[in-house]
Amino acid sequence: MPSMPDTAMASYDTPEGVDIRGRYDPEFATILTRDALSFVAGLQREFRGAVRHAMERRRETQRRYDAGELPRFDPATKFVREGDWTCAPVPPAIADRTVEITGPVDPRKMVINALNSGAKVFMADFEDALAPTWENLMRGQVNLRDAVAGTISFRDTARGGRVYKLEERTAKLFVRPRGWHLPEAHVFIDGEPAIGCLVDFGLYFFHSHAAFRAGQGAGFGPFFYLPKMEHSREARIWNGVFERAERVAGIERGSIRATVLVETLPAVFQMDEILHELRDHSAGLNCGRWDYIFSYVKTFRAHPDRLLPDRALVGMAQHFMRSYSHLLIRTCHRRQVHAMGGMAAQIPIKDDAAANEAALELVRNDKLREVRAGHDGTWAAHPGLIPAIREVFEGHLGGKPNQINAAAAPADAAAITEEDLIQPPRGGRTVEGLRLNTRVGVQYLAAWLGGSGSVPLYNLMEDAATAEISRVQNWQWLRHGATLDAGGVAVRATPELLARVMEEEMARVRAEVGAERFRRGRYAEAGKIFSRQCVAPELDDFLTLDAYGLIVVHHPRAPASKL
Ligand SMILES: CC(=O)SCCNC(=O)CCNC(=O)[C@H](O)C(C)(C)COP(=O)(O)OP(=O)(O)OC[C@H]1O[C@@H](n2cnc3c(N)ncnc32)[C@H](O)[C@@H]1OP(=O)(O)O
Ligand SMILES: O=CC(=O)O
Ligand SMILES: [Mg+2]
Repeated sequence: MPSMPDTAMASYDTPEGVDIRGRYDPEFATILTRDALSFVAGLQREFRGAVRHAMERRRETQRRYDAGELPRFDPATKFVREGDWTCAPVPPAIADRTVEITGPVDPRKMVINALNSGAKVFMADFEDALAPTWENLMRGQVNLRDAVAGTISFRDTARGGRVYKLEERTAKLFVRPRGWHLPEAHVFIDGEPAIGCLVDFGLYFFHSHAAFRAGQGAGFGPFFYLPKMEHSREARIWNGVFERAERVAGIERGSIRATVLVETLPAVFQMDEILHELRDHSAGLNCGRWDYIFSYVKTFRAHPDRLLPDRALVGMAQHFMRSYSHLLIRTCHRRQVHAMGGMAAQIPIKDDAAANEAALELVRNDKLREVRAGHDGTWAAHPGLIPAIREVFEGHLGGKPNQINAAAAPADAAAITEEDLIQPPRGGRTVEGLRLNTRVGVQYLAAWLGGSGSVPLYNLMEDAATAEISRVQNWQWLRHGATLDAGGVAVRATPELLARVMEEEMARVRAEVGAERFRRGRYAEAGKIFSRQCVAPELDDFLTLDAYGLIVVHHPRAPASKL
């Protein structure tokens, strides 16, 4: 009998200087080829210095905000903001982005569902919606490669063997790699963990660019979303990455296109500069509203005069949020690119028709606000929302794929000031808000540690960005001793109050999910981490960075002889 290959002993065929510490899997090995890894290593070696410098500049800028400085437009780049330039023309393949569905790159079934959803674009996510375990990342790469090749399929044994495969018309694929700050601890290059987003980008690009070229006609693609940047120097690094990738692959400069999420407060003051850096590769900007709120708290962590009200009150109607989206629309349309809207957190409610209709109505109103303001498209978290969102956008656009050329920009946009962009949001702060943050934060973290990066909680979509708001808001209130309303009684946010709330909310979560699931899940561990993060003297930069070590699984090194 022929012997089966022993995958426990097998190892990846790696180029000089690259060491894979994640589990060996023959399917992952079709992604982690020697050539693909050489490509990733080339990116890491060329850009690691610039990334390190950019991260140091982030810290330095934050120190200035902590000392009282406020974010502002940079006088040194006034000429870019005032200059008369436009980005490269919008590729016809992605002119219509009225509705974009988002979702993690794994599970495979979900990728197929998203591509078949009727949305114009699917943003496949290595970021907010994905817990970056080795298994998720690698299965995600396999899914994307097969999706681009058009061969992806899935047999759902839990559903009586239902087979999922691509329909004739599918959404265009955009991929969102992780942010610059996250390492990939399963891939070591020259003795240090790789930069996470270069692994995500590099492997996906390497395995997909030829299929894009063959299938896309005019030579455009692959397409990307770029998250969590704080400054145009970070966009410049991405532009360099794209140029190197195009050169190595031998495809036309400008084939790669990317939409930048404006989802940090510092980045709103850099929108023209970011588009300018990426002008040959740009596919516009997007309002990443959830991370933007998180970033507002982080940027102003040392400013007691800028405390957030309850999380549920910080919506797009707040002056600073409206100003941000209006300025983004104006900036994009001046530069002839898409101004994409963001994510409404409501998802379909299965067991309550009236509540479901109310949730849908909130989504419709949010989308109507976006399209009236001038957005060219928007995001949907769930396929069940797509018909309603399409109706709003398509109804308003009247057959046009976008409104870039309609010079659509809100009347107030030209006069938006630095003060408009940072105006503190209004509303009350309550102990109920502290409780909800805690309940949601702990459950999200437990799911993330268990490998799920996006989950439904209390009929809302929760992902890394929304969970970050819960964490930093608790931290901010405790740090500055905010006064909270406890049913008409004023109480101070203190570590003692949080300890009591934690205990009560953990008991409530246990009752809600059931003792068995609570015991098997990572709730207790999540509770400890969340609690520690809320009372930490210094705010942790990212929840996912702090907890990343807990999802890294290194496998013993295989012997030198390879299969
Ligand atoms: C702040 C930001 O960054 S937003 C962007 C990042 N966040 C996201 O992308 C969240 C995406 N959405 C999701 O992950 C999910 O919709 C959740 C977690 C919110 C809800 O998930 P669930 O409760 O499991 O969804 P539900 O049970 O209603 O799913 C029903 C069906 O819709 C599918 N589905 C649900 N959401 C999606 C999606 N986003 N993409 C594709 N298919 C989806 C499911 O696969 C399932 O398919 P099936 O009937 O063939 O089995
Ligand atoms: O990535 C999107 C966001 O809102 O954050
Ligand atoms: Mg985000």
